Amino acid sequence: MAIIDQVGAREILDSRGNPTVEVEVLLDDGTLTRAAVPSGASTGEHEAVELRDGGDRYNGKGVTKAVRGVLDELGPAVVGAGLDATEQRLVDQVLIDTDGTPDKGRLGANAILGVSLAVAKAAAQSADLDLYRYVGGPNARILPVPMMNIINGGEHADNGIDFQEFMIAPIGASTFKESLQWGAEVYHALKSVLHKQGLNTALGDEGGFAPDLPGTDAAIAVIGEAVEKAGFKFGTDIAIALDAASTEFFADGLYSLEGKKFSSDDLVPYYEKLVADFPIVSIEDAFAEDDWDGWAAVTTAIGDKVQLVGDDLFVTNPERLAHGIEKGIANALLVKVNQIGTLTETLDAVELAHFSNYKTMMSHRSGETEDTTIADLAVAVGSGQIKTGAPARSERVAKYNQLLRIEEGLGDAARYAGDAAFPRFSAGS
Ligand SMILES: C=C(OP(=O)(O)O)C(=O)O
Ligand SMILES: [Mg+2]
Repeated sequence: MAIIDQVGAREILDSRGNPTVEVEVLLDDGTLTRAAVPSGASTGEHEAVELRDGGDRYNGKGVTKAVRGVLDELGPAVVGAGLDATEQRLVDQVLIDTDGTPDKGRLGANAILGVSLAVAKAAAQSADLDLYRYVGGPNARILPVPMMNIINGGEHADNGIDFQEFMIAPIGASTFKESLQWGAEVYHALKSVLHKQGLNTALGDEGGFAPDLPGTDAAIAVIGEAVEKAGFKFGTDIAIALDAASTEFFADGLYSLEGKKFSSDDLVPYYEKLVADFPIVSIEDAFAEDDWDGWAAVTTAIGDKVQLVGDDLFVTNPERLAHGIEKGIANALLVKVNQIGTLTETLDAVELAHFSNYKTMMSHRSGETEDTTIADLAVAVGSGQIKTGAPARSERVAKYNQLLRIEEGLGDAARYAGDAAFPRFSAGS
């Protein structure tokens, strides 16, 4: 048991060279921890507000205001409450109340999240527990399938691919360590396949390649070639997961995809064909964040064949998720801590998903730091899936490497989620 004694904050840089918030917490037993906050590019309209300065500093992207919010208001409020660091729910409530707005827009979800996560880390460290064990208890032992984003498009790259993320899911591996090795081998094979075809091997924001391919089919085909070149079976060893991030190519009621315009109704058969043609286990944001009817139609059409993940749709928000569950929309929740802004609200969203038979995928943001909290959270909540970019670039592999350490620490108790992580696996069908 240790009381929160001091809360500090500073501006640091994220993986895109943009400023972000880092918070430090000191407990009265001398425990000192820090947490850094990630930042999205294809952010959902309904996310909690990330406070940025505007003005000229860092092209208007500074976070001085958010840092000041921690130093002047959030920190003093938490310290003033005299709380033990293990009282995470009370700490998060103090943060929410101090901000006082429904979208955390006054002091910023980035400021609030930094404090929330740094307190959790401090409580774990003070109790001499790993973070995954502190948050998840004795049952935290499932290592997630790493969904490794090896071709980047959309807002995360300068190529012409509309879909944002083409991920490989090593569902056939037997341990996390093996899954990561397979992913790295495919990543390297993909580089040589692209090179041989005269395609660009420059990288996008999440460390995946950003070749100029005509569209989704071509991107999946080139990944299939790399999977086989690396000696794996496409579909059974390694399957595909996509993030269409379709809000980004939706305007005036139409989706602009691969040079054509699709109504919501037209887009459903597009996805039906994609799932029939390729070994796809998961599609995220197939429809735009407020296109509930499109979401309902695609869930009816293919929700029993493939995981359908809501990111911009649900924004890790228990209220939006509850609405989706009531309407039978999607079957999985993407979990991004900075979309909602506190650890306990994140845990509430995950709990609601699991109670409602929805799967969960823990997620990084496209702007990341060396902070590895989400790796521990994935194991803590038993989500069985994590996406944190390519198996390359330190801000991405920091999370995968932390999962290697967790698996090793768990020893015989560790379980790799494999294809059991997905609602109904139908790769290759
Ligand atoms: C990780 C993602 O991108 P961003 O962080 O840019 O929202 C995503 O859309 O799932
Ligand atoms: Mg997404």
